[in-house]
Amino acid sequence: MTTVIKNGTIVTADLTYKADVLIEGGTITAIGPNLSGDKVLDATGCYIMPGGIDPHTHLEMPFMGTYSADDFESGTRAGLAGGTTMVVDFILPGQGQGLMDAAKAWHNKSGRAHADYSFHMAITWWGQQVFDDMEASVKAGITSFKHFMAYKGALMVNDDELFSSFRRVGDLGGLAMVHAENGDVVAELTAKLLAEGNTGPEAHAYSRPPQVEGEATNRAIMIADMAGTPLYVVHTSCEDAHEAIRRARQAGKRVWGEPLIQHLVLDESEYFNANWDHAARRVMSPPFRDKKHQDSLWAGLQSGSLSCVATDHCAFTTAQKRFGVGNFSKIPNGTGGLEDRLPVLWQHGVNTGRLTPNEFVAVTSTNIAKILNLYPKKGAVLVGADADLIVWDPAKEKTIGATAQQSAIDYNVFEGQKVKGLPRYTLTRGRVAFEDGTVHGQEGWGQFVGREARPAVNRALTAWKELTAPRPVTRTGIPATGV
Ligand SMILES: NC(=O)NCCC(=O)O
Ligand SMILES: [Zn+2]
Ligand SMILES: [Zn+2]
Repeated sequence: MTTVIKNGTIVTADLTYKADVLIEGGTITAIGPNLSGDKVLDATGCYIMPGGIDPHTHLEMPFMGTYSADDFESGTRAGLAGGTTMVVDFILPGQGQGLMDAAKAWHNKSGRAHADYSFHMAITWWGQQVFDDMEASVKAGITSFKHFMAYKGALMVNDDELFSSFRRVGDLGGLAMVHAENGDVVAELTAKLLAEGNTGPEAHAYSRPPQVEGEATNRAIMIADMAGTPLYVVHTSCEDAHEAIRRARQAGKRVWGEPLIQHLVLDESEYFNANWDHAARRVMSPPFRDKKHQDSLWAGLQSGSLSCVATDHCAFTTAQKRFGVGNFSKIPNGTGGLEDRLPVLWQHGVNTGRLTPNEFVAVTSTNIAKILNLYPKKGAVLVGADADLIVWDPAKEKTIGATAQQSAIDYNVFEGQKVKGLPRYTLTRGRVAFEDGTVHGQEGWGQFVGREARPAVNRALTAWKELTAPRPVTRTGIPATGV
């Protein structure tokens, strides 16, 4: 059976033009005028865009004594309702656990996904087994490796481990990733705040000031540079971190920064809400910042110094958040956003004139596909690409609310926000999985997408390192040692 999308305007990261799109067997087989197919989807007044790719999710993740509430079933269902057709989730090996053992567990969890997915591997400890398993991970299509510089005593790795792992990533042609916050300073500030009686959710923000992130981002960039690996900085939330990324990119380093939709539109005043639940539901790391930092993130997306918009979807129910009553450091860190990322970014980005529709596609899909080596299978409207597509209606409106959402949690951090610009249809490999407000999910439809390493970038960095490596100077006249 063939499907044709008719009467729409195709919007990609670099082109806007009128054409029909023909889909056969899950891929795009023709783009042009007057195409016909068995099933017709009308895109009058709409944009046909690549489906969103969320490069940063934590579905059913064991964390802070519990599991994040959205799993691959509800998480990918939520994504499809908001135009996201692929997620990239983090495999989190336990202390001493082999990377491929952990990968097996994640493959088991993802069996009910409604949409395609890929994985990043977290490096949560260091040893010969991890070193060896990293090669197996790359061979299994998991080529990006995340390092937590925060969460001391749990997920955090130290600088020597970071350097060793980054070198290994560089040699394997992989991509190094960091959660950049100085975990030692966060631990000190947390203990001090608690000792002084600052136990509420607002103290979470006090314990993680922008300097904590700026310092770690700069450190990670420098360590990556010495190790000869490209670096992707997740959830860049402030000017201090953005400044380090901007400077590195201007100096020719291969560094990418990823703001979250939450940091772009929600600010620190949320933590001063008199309602404990309201504030705790918004506890995440890094915390929400002030307007100055938000302006910096928007400018980064506009100028290209920041590359992708993600969610870091790691949703906990109110009951789970209440683990931290009386001690903010026990509130599970994380917020949701999978269903809302595209509509909220369109509302605050495109409708305000901060982003063009093409830039919107770039930061929600195409840039991500290119950085993660998924392009042009994903992130493209091209013949031969997977038909992961959105038919986007810029006139369609809704008010975001937890009662109508797909996510398993009982609130929404964007509650009450009015958005104009929503998917009319979302297609996953050609299957219409969302249509005019209704999800037509199919558990198990989603497939794992393995990724090839990108040795070219790493080889370029290695070649430069070799050319500029320290070498002893060959000397002609060496004086005799004096007596
Ligand atoms: N971001 C957050 O608060 N929770 C998810 C885990 C992480 O990415 O740090
Ligand atoms: Zn993180
Ligand atoms: Zn995360």
